[in-house]
Amino acid sequence: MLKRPDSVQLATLFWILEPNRVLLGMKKRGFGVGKYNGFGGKVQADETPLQGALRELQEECGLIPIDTRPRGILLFEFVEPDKRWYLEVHLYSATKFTGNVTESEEMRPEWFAYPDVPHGKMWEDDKYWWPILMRDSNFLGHFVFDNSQLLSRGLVRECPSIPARFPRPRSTWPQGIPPTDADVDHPFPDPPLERVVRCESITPGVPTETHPIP
Ligand SMILES: Nc1[nH]c(=O)nc2c1ncn2[C@H]1C[C@H](O)[C@@H](COP(=O)(O)OP(=O)(O)OP(=O)(O)O)O1
Repeated sequence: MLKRPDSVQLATLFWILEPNRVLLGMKKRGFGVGKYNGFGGKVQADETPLQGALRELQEECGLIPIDTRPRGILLFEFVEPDKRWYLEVHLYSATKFTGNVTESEEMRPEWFAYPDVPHGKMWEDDKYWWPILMRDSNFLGHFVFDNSQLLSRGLVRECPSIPARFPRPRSTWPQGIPPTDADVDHPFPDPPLERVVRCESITPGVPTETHPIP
């Protein structure tokens, strides 16, 4: 029987998006080791997600962003045999920065031209929301990973404004009441989208996409 989670861990991801290239980091240790990603980590108890995002970006690659924008919140649900746990990741981006790109103990930074972004070496969910990030829009997403950290289902929704926390019942997206940690019990109450990622668009003319997971 799955236990109710004790809490939701807040984390961040920062994307440095120049007009022709993106700065990714190769994770050198810990959770997600061996994958390319944006820069980020856990939000500390005395920080807001934005403060945590700015600290992690500087610690991991030496940069201070100039034009920071919130871009989305992703709720990752990891299902293990006797528990499930949640990582609520707040995403930010900037196109300008000060400082020099510097390797850290945790991340080896590397620039990629957009056509060369190595999606096969990134977290599996990224390819579903990357197009929304690229077209300068914002999003909320919920992705479920099984025990071996393989994506089993998910939903990503483009939305113009980002709430302070991931909204609790999916039916209230995107203006839902921000949850307390204890409230995130069934954050994905819709009929289960087994082995499917659905990408909902609010952009007129852009249809909702459904991607079966192989
Ligand atoms: N499915 C997923 N897709 C994604 O794009 N990023 C993910 C992800 N699951 C986790 N992450 C990212 C979010 C966050 O930036 C990072 C997890 O944070 P870390 O464990 O690296 O935290 P810290 O840098 O605080 O690490 P420690 O100092 O080792 O505790 O992994």
